[in-house]
Amino acid sequence: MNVSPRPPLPQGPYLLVDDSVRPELSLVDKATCLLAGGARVLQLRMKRTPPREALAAARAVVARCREAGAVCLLNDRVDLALLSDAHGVHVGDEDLPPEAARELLGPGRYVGVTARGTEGARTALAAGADYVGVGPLFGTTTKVVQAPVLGLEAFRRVVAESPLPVVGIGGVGLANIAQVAATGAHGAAVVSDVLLAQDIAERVRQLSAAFDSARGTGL
Ligand SMILES: Cc1ncc(COP(=O)(O)OP(=O)(O)O)c(N)n1
Ligand SMILES: Cc1nc(C(=O)O)sc1CCOP(=O)(O)O
Ligand SMILES: [Mg+2]
Repeated sequence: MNVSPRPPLPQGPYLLVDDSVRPELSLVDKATCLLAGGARVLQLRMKRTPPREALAAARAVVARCREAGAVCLLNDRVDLALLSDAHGVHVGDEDLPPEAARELLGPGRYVGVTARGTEGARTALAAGADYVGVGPLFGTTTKVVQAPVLGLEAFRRVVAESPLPVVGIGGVGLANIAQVAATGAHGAAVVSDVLLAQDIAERVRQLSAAFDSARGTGL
């Protein structure tokens, strides 16, 4: 029986509102375009935005997500998640530990954790996580990641063995999201492929359709 007070995170594309990609667009504009395309899960990732601006952006993006019925997670920042009434956070090795995030956020919000393999997913479960972000699945230029690229086969094994829903991240885009969905992954996190698209909303529709058509097919 599922006794969690949190509904499962929606499946499919998991889209990052990142301040390092297309910096000429505001975070709110990026989120608005993603939501116009039907995005159901956004993660606000602000590595360059000063704190006061970040708080204002978090409040505005969370409000738009709530209007659209989408989930909004804050990257790294449990404080901003609480101040903006976000749905939760995503934390990795260099952030607050997931146990502390859970302690601060309580049972009603999501805590996502970065894992590099099955063992990390097991540890994340014990720490109170709701899902794991597993990567880098493919090569990425958005971030320098110290961990090796997993590739689809290793990723498929993690999905099969993980006790938590898995969201693949790193180099995911329209060219490969169907393959990611076919592994049985719960979600596919996308940054540059969607934010660099000429029509961001249309790219979200294409990513969702490709994910849905291949979901769990094992192809
Ligand atoms: C869904 C998802 N998975 C993994 C990450 C990476 O988080 P982290 O390891 O904390 O690295 P930064 O994003 O903080 O650079 C993520 N953000 N989202
Ligand atoms: C933020 C992040 N974390 C990663 C990890 O493997 O932990 S890869 C990544 C960036 C993903 O960007 P893109 O979709 O543009 O490749
Ligand atoms: Mg982090």
